[in-house]
Amino acid sequence: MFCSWALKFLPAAPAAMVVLVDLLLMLLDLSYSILCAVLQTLLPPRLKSVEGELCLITGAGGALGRLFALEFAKEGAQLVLWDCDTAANEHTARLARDLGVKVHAYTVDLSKREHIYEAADRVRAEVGDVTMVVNNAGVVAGRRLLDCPDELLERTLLVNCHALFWMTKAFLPQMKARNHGHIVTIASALGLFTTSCVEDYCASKFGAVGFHESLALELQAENQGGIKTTLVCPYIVNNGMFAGCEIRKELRSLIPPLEPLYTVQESMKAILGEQQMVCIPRLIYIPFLARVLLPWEANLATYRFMGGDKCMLPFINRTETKVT
Ligand SMILES: NC(=O)C1=CN([C@@H]2O[C@H](COP(=O)(O)OP(=O)(O)OC[C@H]3O[C@@H](n4cnc5c(N)ncnc54)[C@H](OP(=O)(O)O)[C@@H]3O)[C@@H](O)[C@H]2O)C=CC1
Ligand SMILES: CC1=C(/C=C/C(C)=C/C=C/C(C)=C/C=O)C(C)(C)CCC1
Repeated sequence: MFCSWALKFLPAAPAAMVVLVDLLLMLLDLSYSILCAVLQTLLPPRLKSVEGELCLITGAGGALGRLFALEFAKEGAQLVLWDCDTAANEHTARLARDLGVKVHAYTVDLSKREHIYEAADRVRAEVGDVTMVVNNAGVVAGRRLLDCPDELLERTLLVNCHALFWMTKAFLPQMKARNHGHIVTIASALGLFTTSCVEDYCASKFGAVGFHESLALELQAENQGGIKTTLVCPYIVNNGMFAGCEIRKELRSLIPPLEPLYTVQESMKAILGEQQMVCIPRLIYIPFLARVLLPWEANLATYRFMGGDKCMLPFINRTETKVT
């Protein structure tokens, strides 16, 4: 921000001088961003209005997707709801319509690129240009890698990660034309650090985090500041998707599973506050930082102590017994 301004006034300065000034201004930028982030956490954030926005939510028939739809409806956004489960999606649509907003429900299989592009064309023709996308749909195989059919592993990557590419290719061009829009990625704490037996899920969510960050940087580089991005990384949510997953019993009250409504309300604060990223709860920033700052063995020791290394085993055992 400050750097480009200063360069205009220093055209003839020697290169070393320019670098030095640039460095100082970058440090100023850096301190300013940290200050803003600190203030953001201490003060109630200024929230934008989404009235009149056309907001598309994927996985809208699921636990978090339904709550997102209802929260956006309360804020006055017009909704486009996508899910492969027609009945669940229609149910969400009815609940949202009861709140007085226009809702358009589509049955879409996000694991198929062509379905995404076809549905996007239909939305453009039947409803209009989408201005907000909440990439929320997600799946997990829930089986041990070597016991899991390839198709199930592939599906996790297709829905949780590949679909982000096709969704963005389908809806970003219209946002770019107006330099206005918002792309939200519902990733996971398991997109920032990992645990055992969920290789498909972790790989897909790390992919989602990487995709999201690169897209955010691309929009900045192209001066498309009117298009916002928000990455949401929640810890385990108490809705059954990971039923059985648990850390060491004695430490569970330190970091209990999240309530779905709380998760969505915290996500909404970040989205409407145009925050770039949020971990829910904030405590999740600690293992995220520790993963890169500490040696592998040190992380392993803390994971073992907290029961984070084997937290998925009861979940995997449950799904495997259900299948066999
Ligand atoms: N629950 C948790 O503990 C956490 C979840 N998350 C993430 O939050 C997001 C929402 O999860 P949550 O609400 O809990 O999950 P749910 O399983 O409740 O909802 C996911 C929804 O997406 C739908 N869906 C699945 N596959 C497809 C597909 N191919 N095409 C279209 N829709 C599809 C599901 O339909 P169907 O039911 O028919 O499969 C379901 O309606 C996910 O991205 C998840 O990874 C992040 C952190 C923790
Ligand atoms: C691994 C690990 C932990 C447990 C994490 C768990 C249990 C995450 C579950 C996340 C889910 C289910 C996300 C879904 O998207 C602790 C205790 C925080 C300590 C650090 C290491």
